[in-house]
Amino acid sequence: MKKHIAVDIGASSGRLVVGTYENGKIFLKEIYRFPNGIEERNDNYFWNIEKLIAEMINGLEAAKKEGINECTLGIDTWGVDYALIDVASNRIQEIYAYRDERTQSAIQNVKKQKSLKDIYKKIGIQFLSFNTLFQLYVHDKKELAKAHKILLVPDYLYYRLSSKLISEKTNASTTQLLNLETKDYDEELLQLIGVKREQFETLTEPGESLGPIKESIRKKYDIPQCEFICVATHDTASAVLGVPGTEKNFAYLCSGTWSLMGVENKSPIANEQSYNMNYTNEWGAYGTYRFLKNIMGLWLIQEVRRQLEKEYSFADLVTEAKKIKPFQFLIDCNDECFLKPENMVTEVQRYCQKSGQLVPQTAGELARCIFDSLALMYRKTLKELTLLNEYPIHSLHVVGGGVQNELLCQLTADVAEIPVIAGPIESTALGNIIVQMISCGELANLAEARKVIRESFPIKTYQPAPIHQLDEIDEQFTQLTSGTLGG
Ligand SMILES: Nc1ncnc2c1ncn2[C@@H]1O[C@H](COP(=O)(O)OP(=O)(O)O)[C@@H](O)[C@H]1O
Ligand SMILES: C[C@H](O)[C@H](O)[C@@H](O)C(=O)COP(=O)(O)O
Ligand SMILES: [Mg+2]
Repeated sequence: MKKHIAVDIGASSGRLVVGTYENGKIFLKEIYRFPNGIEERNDNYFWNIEKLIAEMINGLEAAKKEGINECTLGIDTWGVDYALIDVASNRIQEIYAYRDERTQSAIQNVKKQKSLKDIYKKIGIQFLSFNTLFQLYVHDKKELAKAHKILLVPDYLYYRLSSKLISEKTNASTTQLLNLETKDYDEELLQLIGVKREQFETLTEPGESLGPIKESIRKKYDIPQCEFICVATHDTASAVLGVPGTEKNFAYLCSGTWSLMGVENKSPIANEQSYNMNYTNEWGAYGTYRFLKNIMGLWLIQEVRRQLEKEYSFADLVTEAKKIKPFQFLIDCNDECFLKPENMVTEVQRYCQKSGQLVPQTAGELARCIFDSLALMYRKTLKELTLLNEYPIHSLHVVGGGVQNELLCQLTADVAEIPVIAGPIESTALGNIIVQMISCGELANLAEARKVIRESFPIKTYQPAPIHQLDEIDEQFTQLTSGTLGG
């Protein structure tokens, strides 16, 4: 029976998960997990890429200890961030984290040179200050000119372990540089940022075989004989593949550090309305488009927990939040002030004060404020998705770590007035693994894979319950998110 390993590295944690397919079912086993997070050095934020590579090797050693002697291997991580390598394959800079403030004014500066609407029409990607387009726009030009290749993080990890140079499509689309017409990097935007096309590799399709792990690594560590397969290397693209959406018109919420809420379309939607509402068409695997929106997500509670010296587990914070009367404190979770504040507790408190609300003080009140606000943002986003897609959405699949937050799952069902189908938690690793299984011929296609997922993993459905005065609460949140409440 074939063994497939997914390396899934999100912004808060990484994990190695082994997947097998037998008797019509998929089995997953997490074999290694490690923390991830951004590191501050000289007022900038970076990823510790060498630590992540060391942790991947630790995970492969753990796999060997579990008796896995050979496997296929796929890597997925967060989007937008990149490594620069010179012609001798040396990495020539630390890898900036997308929460670094260096791109804060990049969009405003690009706007002076190029209409944002024109960019959106041809690229179809939401404007986020940290997209690769804007990171490269501000990147030191001398250093950029020294780069033989620009590799997004998962491409760089594949390169370091297999020597294969790739530019995997789903993650490449998060750069906001891929042209929807030409299906390649956009020459005009490359010129704008001072990058040559050959500095990016040829676009690579998920499912492609990339060959074995480097012999030098095989000799140095006691790890399985790994054959690399290019998966949907943007973790959200893999997460969407792992959504057991077998019904028509389903929406998904990939609930992790970020909340990514959207639908899976066969063609992009890049029009005036989707531009004004800032929706994105990230490329999916198998010719699909992930029409979605980034919502600040569980980053908010991660940072509150960190500020409270991790005195509370995530489960504790849910327990504390359950004790608090709902909807007393609300924030616009997508306000830029929450992207990387010094202190998330004081930032949330300041926001509530400024908008004339009660101010959350305790861990439970802060957690309640975040969960209520996320649920209301999910309601707002679902309404926008229905409008932009011009078809009704009948169910919302929630996948990722947020599946474990039962309060938020129920709140989402109640506030969005839609059944929430929660699970699997590790949908990203699962999506990574099903591409490997399809590539190896164990599964025929995505439709079959989703059917098997539905039959292999526990899925919990939360039915919506009525909320007293929901319309008034929604009105208050609408004013808040249009910046009118409290000035
Ligand atoms: N036991 C739990 N109860 C409630 N929420 C949880 C629990 N475990 C994890 N979470 C939530 O899941 C989030 C992590 O989700 P995950 O998908 O692993 O993130 P990422 O892939 O971005 O690192 C945490 O920030 C937390 O909010
Ligand atoms: C910065 C991007 O929007 C981000 O990569 C997002 O798409 C993503 O990948 C989130 O993954 P997490 O697992 O870190 O929430
Ligand atoms: Mg994740």
